[in-house]
Amino acid sequence: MHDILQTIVEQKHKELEFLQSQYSIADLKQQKYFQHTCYSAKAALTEKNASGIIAEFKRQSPTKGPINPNANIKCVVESYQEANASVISVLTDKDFFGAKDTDFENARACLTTPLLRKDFLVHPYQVYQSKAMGADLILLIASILTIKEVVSMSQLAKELGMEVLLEIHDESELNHINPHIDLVGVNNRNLKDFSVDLYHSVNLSEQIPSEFIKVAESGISGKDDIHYLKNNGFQAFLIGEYLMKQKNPGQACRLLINRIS
Ligand SMILES: O=C(O)c1ccccc1NCC(=O)[C@H](O)[C@H](O)COP(=O)(O)O
Repeated sequence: MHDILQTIVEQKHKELEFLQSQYSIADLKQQKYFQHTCYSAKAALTEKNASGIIAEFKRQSPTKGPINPNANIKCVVESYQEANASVISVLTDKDFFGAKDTDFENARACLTTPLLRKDFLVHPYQVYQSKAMGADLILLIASILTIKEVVSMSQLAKELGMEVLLEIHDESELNHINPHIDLVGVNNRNLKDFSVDLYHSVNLSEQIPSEFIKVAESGISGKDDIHYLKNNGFQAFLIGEYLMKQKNPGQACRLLINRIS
């Protein structure tokens, strides 16, 4: 594992220890959104005229630094929804991605579009926490979890009514796919050296069974990338930086969707 990913995972374990000392799972079950009926990302991505865009709210990243640190969560996610994004992704990591404590809750409060909790989940406690936050969909990253952990965390997510996006980067991680997974994302960004390569993802996409929705993630910067990925079997496109670095991310999302429709 590369240092940054290793550091993020270590930080997650520390965070987890603190959170578990503050809130038990029984406490999480009492929280406002725990009973929320989830919106289906799978349904949103397969409906007629779906844009296929998973538009991400991202203030900063460990590789790029500040992208749009002062962005207003409500304005951006509402404008993504109005632009017809199929799913909206909100990063919830504070230390490396600059998320504010209130970002996810503020997004949940104003959206009826399926909402992805984007973080580095390393323990089932965080699956309960995601449900309590109002997530419809969680991300599990194969490179930081064992096959067994992916099975138990994805099964738990499904029991709680959420869907699961499994992120893989290379062939060796295909064995993390299991029947509780709904979407399989191929990260174009190599999390070891942070290089981005769309061709690599296309090769891997052919090896993902067709019953899973295939999501291309990271480094997507415009309609040509999307056409290329679409022509090579991807149905969904997770885009953060390209949208967030624009003055008006919602307008950029609308323009992009018009161009690919
Ligand atoms: O974005 C990063 O630099 C990054 C670094 C280390 C681990 C994960 C990272 N990104 C998380 C993501 O999943 C991206 O935010 C997402 O795929 C969107 O990518 P992009 O369109 O390139 O912002």
